[in-house]
Order: sequence, then C-alpha cells, then structure tokens
Amino acid sequence: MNTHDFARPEPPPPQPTQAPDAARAPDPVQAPDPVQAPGPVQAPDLVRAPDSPQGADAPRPPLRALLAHARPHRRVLVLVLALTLAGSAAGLAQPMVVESSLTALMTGGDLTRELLLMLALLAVSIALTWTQALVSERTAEKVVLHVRRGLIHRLIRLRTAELDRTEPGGLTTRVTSDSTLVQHAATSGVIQLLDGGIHLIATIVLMGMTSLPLLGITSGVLLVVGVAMGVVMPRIRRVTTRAQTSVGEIGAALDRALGAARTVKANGGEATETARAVAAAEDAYRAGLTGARYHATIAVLSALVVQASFLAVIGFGGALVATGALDLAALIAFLLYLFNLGGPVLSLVGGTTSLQQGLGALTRIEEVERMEIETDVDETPARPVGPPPQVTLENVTFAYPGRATTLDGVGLVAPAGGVTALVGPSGSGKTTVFSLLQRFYEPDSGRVLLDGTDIATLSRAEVRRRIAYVEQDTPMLAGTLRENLLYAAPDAAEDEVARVLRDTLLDSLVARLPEGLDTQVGARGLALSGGERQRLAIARALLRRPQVLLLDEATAHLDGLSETALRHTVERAAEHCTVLLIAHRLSTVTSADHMVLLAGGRVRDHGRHGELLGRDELYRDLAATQLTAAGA
Ligand SMILES: Nc1ncnc2c1ncn2[C@@H]1O[C@H](COP(=O)(O)OP(=O)(O)OP(=O)(O)O)[C@@H](O)[C@H]1O
Repeated sequence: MNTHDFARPEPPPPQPTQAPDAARAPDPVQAPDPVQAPGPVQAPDLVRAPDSPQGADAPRPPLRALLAHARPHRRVLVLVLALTLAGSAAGLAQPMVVESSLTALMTGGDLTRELLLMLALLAVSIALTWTQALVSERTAEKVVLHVRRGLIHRLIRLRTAELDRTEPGGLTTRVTSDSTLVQHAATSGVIQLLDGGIHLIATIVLMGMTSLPLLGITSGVLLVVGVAMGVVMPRIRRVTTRAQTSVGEIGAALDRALGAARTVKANGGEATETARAVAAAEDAYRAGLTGARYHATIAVLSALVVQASFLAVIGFGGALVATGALDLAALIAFLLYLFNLGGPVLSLVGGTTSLQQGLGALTRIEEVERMEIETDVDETPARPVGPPPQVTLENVTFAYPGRATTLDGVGLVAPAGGVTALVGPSGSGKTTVFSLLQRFYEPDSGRVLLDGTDIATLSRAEVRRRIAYVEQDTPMLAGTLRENLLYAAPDAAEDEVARVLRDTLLDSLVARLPEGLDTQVGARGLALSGGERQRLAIARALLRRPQVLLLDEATAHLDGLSETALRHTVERAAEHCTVLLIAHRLSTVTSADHMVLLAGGRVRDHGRHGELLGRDELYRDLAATQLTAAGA
C-alpha cells in the first residue's frame, strides 16, 4: 500500500489570485521571524527562485549565502560576540593581575586587592561565558528552524518536473542534517572565527607589549598553524559535501526499498537493497574518516606548535631573565599569554572547520533553492460556481523534460457536463493529458481551455480547485479515514459525507469498522484494498464539488458489481460536472457521451462507441480484447 504521512497544513491566509507565470512577480519576501508559530512560511533566502524557468537564480557564492542565513540574527550575534569578547578580555586581564600580584609579592606589598580582582575576573568570565553559550545556542536553533521552514516550504511546492528528476531521500536529508551543519557554521562558526581572530590579535599585542623578542619566537606558531589551515580546510569542505551526499543516498536507497517493500520481498531483493544502502553508508563512513584525519591533523599540529613555542619561550625567556634583560614577572605573564593563545587558535580552527562544513552543506541546500517551485498554490479559491465548463485541448504539444514528444498536436473537446472517455493503447499519452489539465506540467505549445479560459492564465490553486483528480494509483495519507475523505473539503456537511459514502459504496465498509470514519488508515492503521482506496479517492474528489472530474483508470481495481454501481455514480456526478475518464476496460466507458482515441500521442479518432467500432481498426482491436476480457 502506498501511504504518506498525513499532515494537513493549516489553511494559509487567502492571498490575491496571481497572474499567470509570465506576468507574475516573484513571491513577496517576508521578514523572517524564526520564532513565529508554524504556518505558511516564506523564508527569505529560500524563496528566491521565481516561478518561471528563466527565473532560476545563478548560484550565490557560498560564503555570501551562509552570511545571508546569519544576517536576520545579526543583532543577537553582535551581542554574543560582545559577550564572548568581554569574556575573553576578562581572561586576558588575568595575566596582568598575576604580573602585578607577583611584583607585589616580591616587593612585600599587600596582595588582597589583587586576589579580590582575580576572583572578580573569574566570576565575570564564568558569567559571560555561560550567557554567551546560552544566547548563541538559542540563535543557532532559530537559524536551523528558519532554514528548515524554508526548505520544507519549497520541497512541498516543488514542480512535478523537479520531483521527476530528484530522489526524495536526497531531498529530505537537506532538511534534517544539512541544515544542522549550516546552523553551526552560521552561528557558532562565525562567532568562533571573530572571537578567535580578535582574541588572537589582542593576545599578540599584549605579548608584544610584554616582550618583543619573545613574541618573535612565538610568531613561528602562528605561521605553521596558518599554513596548515590553508591547506587542510578546503579538503574538509569537500569531504563534508561528499559525506552529506552519501547520507542523502542512504535515504534514497531506503526510500526505494521501503516504498516498494512488497516488491522487494516478493522478488527476494533484500540483499540487493541492503547492499545499495550499505554502499552509501560506507561511502559516508569513508568521507567521515577522511574528515576525522584532517581534524586530528589540525588539532595535533596546533597543540604541538603551542607546546614547542612554550618550551622555546621558557628556554629563551629564562636566558633573558638570567641576564637581567627581562624580569621574572614579565616572563611569567608572557607564558600565561602563550598559554592563552591555545584558546583563540582552537577557536579559529573550530570556526574555520565548522564554516567549511556549513559551506559544503549549504551548497546542497542552495540546489533546492534553485529548483523551481509552484508559487501559486497557497491561496484558497472560493468554491467554483456556475455550470460545468467545456474542456478543450487546442493543438497541444508536450514533451517531458529530456524526452521525445509525448503529445503531438492533440486537439480534443470534452462537452460540458458530459462523460468523455480517453481510450488508447498503453503509453499513448492519456495520463499526460490529465497531468496538463492539473498544470503539473505546461504544454510546450497549444492551449488547454475551460470554456474560453486558458488555464495558464489561472493560478494552479484555482485550476486544481475547479478540476478534481483521481489518480491511477491512489495513495492514502496516514491518518483517519475521515481525514482522508475530507482532505480537500474539511467543511463538508455530515449528510453530504454520508451521501458520498453511499454513492461510492463505502458506507458498508465504514459501518463494519468499530471506530467508523475515525479508524486509522495507512502505515500504522487499517490497510484498504486497491478498490477501496480508489473509491475513497473518488469520494474525496466528489466532496470537493469540482466543476471537472478527472478519473484515471479509477475503476481498474473494481469487481463487476462495484464497477456498475460506480459507473452510475460517475453518471450522476456528470449532472454537476464535466467528467473525463481513462479506462483500460472499454466495458466501463462504452456508454460515455464521447470517446477520444489516442495513439502515439495523437488523437486518432473520436466519436461514440458504436461509431468508432464501425470505422476504426485500432478501436476494434481494443474492443475485441478488452470487451471480451471484461466479459462484456
Ligand atoms: N513523468 C514522466 N517523465 C517522463 N516520461 C513520462 C512521464 N510520465 C509518462 N511518461 C512517458 O510518456 C508516455 C505517455 O505516458 P502516459 O502515462 O501519458 O500514457 P498512458 O496512455 O496514460 O499509458 P497507460 O494507459 O499505460 O497508463 C510514455 O511513453 C511514458 O513513458
């Protein structure tokens, strides 16, 4: 069974109907409010690509893109930086106090003031560090929430063509794990870099003020660490991107195996599927190991050079003290500065590492930003009024991206309020006609009209409000039967629901269930048969009271009796709406008002069943196999 997590979005606030793509401006960009309640979201950095093929943005430099994620939080980040620097300053002041304490000790002075000052500095340093950590973590959580909201918003609105060419597993890891890496880079990474940089400069200045010759010795430390970072950091970024891509591949492999679990089991495909997912996991492991090697190298190098310079300063400084060129208090203060140097160096290393990882993850997130989305689906159009429209395809040509022409100059008319059947061999383009009617894709040329209105001039929300669609394979959303039924018509009255349940022959099923419509269906609930799912989908579509009803092989799973009953339901529906239906079994459509025979992406013939039977050889062949097979 094909199920998806049920999560009905909060109905978004009504928005003005938008003009068609060509004339439509990109989505308004809202000021981010990372703590606002969940709802329709327009993330500033993630709603950039306008809804037009030409509008897809060129990639932004990753650092700029990363800073764009930090920008909405700049005030808090400045506060965090100020707290961090104040904490660092309190730390840096300690050697000065030590120096003056030692001087006082050697000259027999009173130490009370120095001791109190040291205690105060320690307390201030602890308080500042604690506050800084808390505020910075909170900001980090806001950044990740903001990135995730933006990504979720986009992923759910991706155009069908984008979904066709992307693995869902690879998309979801961008929301789950890539966003966390960006979070660290945009907050703690940036703070660590700034703090480390400023702290380092301040320490160097203070060291220089204490002893220039000793500073000369120490500068070797900085040079070695700087060169090592310059070499290793770009590699860390590359392995992070590789690791994250592999994590996406694990998701994609599991999606594939679990999405078709029965096929896998029935065909003994467990070993193959396990090998696919494990291969991706092993690749992530290898990338992780390479990254760990780089991290370890940097950490060891930093520690080593700090220690080496410590020894050099003690040796050289001791000689200076022995010759009287430097007093002991200054040497001890210098050593404390040197000891302190480890902090900023580690901050710089940590900040740069997290920045590189964030940039790697951001490259993947930015790919989603460049994908095209449907920007006109968030309005809630009013229930369509008026008589059912005539549906017309005017010389429509269409090819799926990168594929040969699927529909070639198709022209057809589905009379208002009637039942029009699309028939033809498999692959002739019937479902594609429905996809164009739903605006899942746009025709390459030609027009699709509802009465005289080109649907390209209506928003997708409007088109889909007027045209209901029962898919060939009708997935269920994990949730209750009621949620599935009322998915698109939450306000439907109880008597209307009861009537539709009767019409679609679901009433006896619901009556048998102890919890009735509140029975859970889907992954953790009741499993419905193929026929029941189709009837549920038809009931859902009818409750929407559409002007046009598209049924794609909606009766394929039904037994003879249910099929006859449902045929009557469709005929009754046709009193209120124009029905287009695709059926492989001609027995379900021989009574249709109008039939269109598609072959090889072209309209081969059209007319009533009897007319086509009389004059079209292909139709006769279809009838010979399908009517006989159906026992008609
Ligand atoms: N998303 C897609 N991307 C690329 N090609 C597609 C896609 N969907 C369908 N096609 C191709 O377009 C052609 C027409 O497919 P379509 O599903 O419209 O045919 P159909 O007449 O509905 O077939 P059937 O009766 O078997 O359902 C087929 O060759 C199919 O492989």
